[in-house]
Amino acid sequence: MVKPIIAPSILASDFANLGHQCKCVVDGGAEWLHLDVMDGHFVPNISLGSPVIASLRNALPRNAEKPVFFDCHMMVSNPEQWIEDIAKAGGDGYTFHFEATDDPLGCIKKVKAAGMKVGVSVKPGTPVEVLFPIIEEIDLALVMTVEPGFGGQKFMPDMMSKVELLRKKYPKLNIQVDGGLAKDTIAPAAEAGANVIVAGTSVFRAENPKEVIDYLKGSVVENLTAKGLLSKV
Ligand SMILES: O=C(CO)[C@@H](O)[C@H](O)COP(=O)(O)O
Repeated sequence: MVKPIIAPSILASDFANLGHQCKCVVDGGAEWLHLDVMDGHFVPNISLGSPVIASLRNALPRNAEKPVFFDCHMMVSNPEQWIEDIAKAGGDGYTFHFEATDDPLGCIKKVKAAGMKVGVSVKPGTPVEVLFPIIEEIDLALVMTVEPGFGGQKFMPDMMSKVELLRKKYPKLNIQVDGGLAKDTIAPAAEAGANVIVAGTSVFRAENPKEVIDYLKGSVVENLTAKGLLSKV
């Protein structure tokens, strides 16, 4: 049984109004915030790091009436390097790229030891089968539906075969999709079995973010229900 989760990607937010915009999407029904950390090395872009995450944690504390899960997507080389910093800054989940380390299992252990949930991501060119040997050790698998590095790219529907395969083999796994998710692309992702939807541009740039969040979540709920996988909690 899995939960439907919408995780707006802050890369598409107005960084000058980050705290306010994040509170709006949380009030609009987002359970997670997707925090894109980019180092200009693993991906050709630089975004933000632990100081921004720490400020955001102050604005959205864990003891709030509606606590929000900080889903840190580490688009960085040497992901082991930032585990402690991100945990101290208030990260709840730490998702690193399979392609970024020679020792995924070692990295997984360090993330868990730092008290965070652990996710592992695959870029579009990486077969999802690489995750099979480590799947029992992780809390989330992230299937990238664009090349990591930039928001506002086009959703890659051919990645859905990866999601279908994962969902078939691992019914209880949190399967996240990231890149180009919007009202007009959610159907194939939800049908394939994704339950954690990252959406940047479509949520933060919407006139009514709540309406988009509701739509995306409705599609996931419908498909998880049809598969008999919807968690009641
Ligand atoms: O990790 C990334 C890009 O590298 C994503 O989180 C995007 O930032 C999602 O943005 P949209 O495609 O939804 O605008």
